[in-house]
Amino acid sequence: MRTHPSALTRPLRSVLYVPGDKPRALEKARTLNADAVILDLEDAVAPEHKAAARGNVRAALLAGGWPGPVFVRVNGPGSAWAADDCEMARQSGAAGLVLPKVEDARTVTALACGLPVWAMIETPAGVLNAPAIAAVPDVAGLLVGANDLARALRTRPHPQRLPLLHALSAVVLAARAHGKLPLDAVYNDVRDPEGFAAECEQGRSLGFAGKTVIHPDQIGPAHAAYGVTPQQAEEARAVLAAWGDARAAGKSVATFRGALIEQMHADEAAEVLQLWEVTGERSAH
Ligand SMILES: CC(C)(COP(=O)(O)OP(=O)(O)OC[C@H]1O[C@@H](n2cnc3c(N)ncnc32)[C@H](O)[C@@H]1OP(=O)(O)O)[C@@H](O)C(=O)NCCC(=O)NCCSC(=O)C[C@H](O)C(=O)O
Ligand SMILES: [Mg+2]
Repeated sequence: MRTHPSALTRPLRSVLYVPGDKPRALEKARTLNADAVILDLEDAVAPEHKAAARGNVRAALLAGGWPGPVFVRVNGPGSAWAADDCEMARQSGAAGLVLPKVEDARTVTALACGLPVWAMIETPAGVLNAPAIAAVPDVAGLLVGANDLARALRTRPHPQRLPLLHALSAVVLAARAHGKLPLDAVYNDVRDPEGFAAECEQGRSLGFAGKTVIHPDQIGPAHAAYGVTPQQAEEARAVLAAWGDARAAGKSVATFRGALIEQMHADEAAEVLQLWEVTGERSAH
């Protein structure tokens, strides 16, 4: 399995959607510390604002000065706006495209235009075809669109997302199998920090690499859930030290605080420390 190069270079604990037709939010997003942003031309923008939003996004990209990668969510391939959106993103220096409602690998190859792609999995067909979508070389990540998916599946809201669990895990499996990043869905209630934190923990436990967010207040909690605490960094160092001692003594397995450790636990600890070093003090903010 080859890991996509962008999966190695930076953490994506929080990825902030910013509506392309909200100049104030576009301005503010530059000053926030989301790990990446998605400037949205699709569902956050009403049809009559599409052209103006594309102009705003072009200006925001060309102005530069963004602290992290800036992706553009273009309108779907069947729409009247898709081609112009993609061309604008390519010419204006976007880091990549977010393609909505991807249902098969062909859709990605038709629209990709050489930029890395985050493919949104938000339809039943998208979930079923997630492995083939994740296998496309241009695809760097899979994003869950839980609102569209819930509607398409006719599920009811559930505090632990039980009706969506199979799909969430299918996205993680497909992305991880192909060395791509799985990013969890948005949490709609921006005034419910407890619910948001719980959903972040659930996503982290399922194997997601980060959370897509819709409001500045959700960035810090996403970093807390998907980052590394000082205690976790300390434990990772201790695991590596115990593993080093065990190997030096010629052992193939060892115990750490009473529990079995093998090579994969040392690899995991090294990964935790790598994330700690990249995010450092920014983890909880
Ligand atoms: C959800 C919101 C509509 C809430 O808006 P509002 O109540 O007006 O927010 P606040 O007054 O609390 O905002 C405070 C300040 O923060 C700025 N702000 C708010 N949101 C953002 C943002 N996303 N990026 C940057 N800055 C933001 C405000 O401008 C205020 O600034 P200041 O003037 O300095 O006080 C709103 O948060 C919002 O529109 N969020 C984004 C919605 C969005 O992008 N939706 C599309 C993506 S999600 C999706 O499509 C789902 C997916 O496809 C699926 O199927 O699940
Ligand atoms: Mg959607």
